[in-house]
Amino acid sequence: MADIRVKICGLRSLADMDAVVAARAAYAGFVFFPKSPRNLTLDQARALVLASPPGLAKVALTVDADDAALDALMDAVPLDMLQLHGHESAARVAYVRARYGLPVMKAIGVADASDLAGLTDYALAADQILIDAKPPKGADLPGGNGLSFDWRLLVGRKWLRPWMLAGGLTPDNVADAIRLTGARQVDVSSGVESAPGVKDPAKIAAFVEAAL
Ligand SMILES: O=C(O)c1ccccc1N[C@@H]1O[C@H](COP(=O)(O)O)[C@@H](O)[C@H]1O
Repeated sequence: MADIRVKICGLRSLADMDAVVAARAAYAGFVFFPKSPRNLTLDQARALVLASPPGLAKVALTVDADDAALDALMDAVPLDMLQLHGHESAARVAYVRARYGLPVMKAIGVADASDLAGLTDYALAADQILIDAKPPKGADLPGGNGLSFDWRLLVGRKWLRPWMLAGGLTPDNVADAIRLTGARQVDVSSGVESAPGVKDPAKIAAFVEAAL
């Protein structure tokens, strides 16, 4: 069995958490972005995190959050990692990492090769890199749109940091994505839902099974 680590993002209920634990995913993601159908309050997230087993890494996804918002998040929710999914600069990533002492994963939206040009600066600032599809112009969400990109852009790339592949992954395509890109970690949100923001336990199980 290949040692692939799976992140299921956008959990909203104890049933979601149970499905993620049963499927043996490595990471559980919680979204803090009001425009998202997966958005959680701090109290909701705290309750979910406190109900989760210790071996599961709890990741908070924020979008261009300021210090006050991150301070409130850190005070309320015990976390293992921060996922910065906005337009944060490499300097901001390094600052957040130092301020909170938590591993930081920076998301990079990719549509073509030019989007990978600034990767080295981000890799030096972050603990992990998340490669996601770039959202369409005018999209409400910078991620979680169920869109993929041309995975061939990543073939043969040398990585300075651990990285995770995201964007339009599903139980049906994740094995191909892993084979083509060499990803050791994958992240999914829409692809394991029955409707926006509604996780499907059977799809979560099928996704992790296909990835492993
Ligand atoms: O899931 C969301 O609602 C979301 C909102 C804002 C930024 C990112 C979001 N999700 C992340 O997007 C990618 C890809 O998601 P999908 O599988 O294509 O739906 C993933 O990293 C999610 O963590």
